[in-house]
Amino acid sequence: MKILIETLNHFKPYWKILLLAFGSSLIAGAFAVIPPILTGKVVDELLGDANSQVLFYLIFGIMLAFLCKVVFESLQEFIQVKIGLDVISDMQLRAFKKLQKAPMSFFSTSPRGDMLFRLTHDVESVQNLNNTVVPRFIQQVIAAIAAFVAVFPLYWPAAVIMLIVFAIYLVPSFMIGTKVRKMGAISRDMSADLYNHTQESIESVRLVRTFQTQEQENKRLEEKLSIWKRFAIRLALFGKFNWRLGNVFNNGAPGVIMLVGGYSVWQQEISIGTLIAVLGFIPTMFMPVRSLAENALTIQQAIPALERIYEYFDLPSEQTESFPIFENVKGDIDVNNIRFAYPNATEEVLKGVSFSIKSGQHIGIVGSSGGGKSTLIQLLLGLYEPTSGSIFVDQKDLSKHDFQSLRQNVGVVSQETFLLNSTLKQNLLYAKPNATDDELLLAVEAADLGDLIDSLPEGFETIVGERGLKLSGGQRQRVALARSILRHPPVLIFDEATSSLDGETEEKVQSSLEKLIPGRTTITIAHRLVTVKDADCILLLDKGLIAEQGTHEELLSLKGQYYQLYMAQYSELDKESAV
Ligand SMILES: Nc1ncnc2c1ncn2[C@@H]1O[C@H](COP(=O)(O)OP(=O)(O)OP(=O)(O)O)[C@@H](O)[C@H]1O
Repeated sequence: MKILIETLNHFKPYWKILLLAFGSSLIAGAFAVIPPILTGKVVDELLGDANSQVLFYLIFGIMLAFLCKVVFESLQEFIQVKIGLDVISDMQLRAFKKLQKAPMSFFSTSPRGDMLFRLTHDVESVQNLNNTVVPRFIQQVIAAIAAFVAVFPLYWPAAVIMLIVFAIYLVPSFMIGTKVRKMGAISRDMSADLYNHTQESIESVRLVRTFQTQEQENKRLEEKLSIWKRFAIRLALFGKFNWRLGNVFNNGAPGVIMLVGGYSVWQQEISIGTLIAVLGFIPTMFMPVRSLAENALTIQQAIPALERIYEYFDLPSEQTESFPIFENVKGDIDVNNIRFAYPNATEEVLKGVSFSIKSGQHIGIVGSSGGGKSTLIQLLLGLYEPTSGSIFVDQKDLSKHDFQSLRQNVGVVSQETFLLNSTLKQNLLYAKPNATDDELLLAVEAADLGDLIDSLPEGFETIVGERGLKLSGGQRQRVALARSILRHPPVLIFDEATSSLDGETEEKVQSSLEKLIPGRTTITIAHRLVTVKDADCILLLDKGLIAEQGTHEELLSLKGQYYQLYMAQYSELDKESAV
């Protein structure tokens, strides 16, 4: 019921045009009543005087009524399908927008396949229901009501028999329907899981081939398919049972009416024509029930699909209130005693981290793997909120300002680079669609991409395959660098940005980056300590705490963890040249 009310609410803005559709349906219903009545009259005429002119008018009337019925039905169907598709597209867009605003914690806990399934297959199921079942069902309900209204004055016992038949049919049908709906929801989740599994296997094709786990993947899919199949068969059986039950009543009802009506004809209470007219109304009266049973599968799929789409309307947003935006960001950052644990995790990743960066300073963050470096960056970008403590950017509390406006001022290059399945140029322009060719060239130079572009068959216009697969890891990372540089952000964050580059390329990119760093607040996360050697301050993050802090030289002289790391990374020769 809740889902029906919510769905009707979506149609509210279109009520005027829907009224027109409803009016057309009413007119079509009125025309649908005429043929059986006139058919009854034809029979009585044939059994009586058989006046050819009257017969001609009656038959012409039947044909005309049919034609008018079809015209008005088509008008109603067209309007309804059109409005339905408008509403469904609105829903799809709304769900998508909600997803765009959802907090990162949602993405780290929801399977990607499930999200895609909701926004594509679930939407498609609802479209099927809209295009094929709903408009006709509305016509059928109106025609059935009109048929009842017509049958009552003709021969009321037939109408009463039909109402009794409905009452008897609806009880088991409702019970089966409820069960089928619940099963339909489970089946939908199973389909989404299957989709998710298939998508994941295809996406990780390299992993699968490298580890030769095709058999394992096939087996997993086979197991999932076999569970789904068993369930789908049970669901189809239940659905079919409902349909068979409908058929029994559909075929049984005319028999009862014929029996009772035949007796009335024999008693000369009604004419044979009237009985034939009444029998002619029975399929129309039964049609909505029959249609529900026949389209059970489409309905079973669409209702849970609709519920799954609606669930996205209630997704929380990362920022619920509208806060003041960050303007003219300078890049002063103050982190005060922040603590943080990921949702559903018991252990804190950050356990009271404090530091300050002055505008234009370069800060390096180093430390062992899993120490919380990337997490800290996510918090600085407002992708997650600290459980306690605060972050100030330009003396403005991040939690009370618009995250998105801050992110527009930050250029981030991380370990994972995502490229669009488009041209190299489009990938660069993604960061700044209105960038000039000169700006593009500068960014390309800074990221040392020139040689790569010259070597590509179509240069800038080369398509860099889906997820940038046609480029090497290092090349992808340099494209991501160029993309970030293009925005001229006042704050730069490099999270292992040069990690997948070979020594020579890293050196080149590093020297380009060094030219970009002056004047911008820069945070560099690096495993290779040489990358942050020249930073104004280096933070050593260990198990969620800042264990050491200072310049490269200061940290070396401390002879603590940084020194140990450094010793482990470099040969004697390197050490001498680096100090
Ligand atoms: N989305 C997440 N959900 C739950 N736990 C997470 C999530 N992301 C990271 N973690 C956990 O948080 C801890 C810190 O991870 P983080 O990526 O911040 O470390 P890091 O210092 O950047 O490591 P590395 O140097 O290996 O990149 C790890 O124990 C990791 O398992």
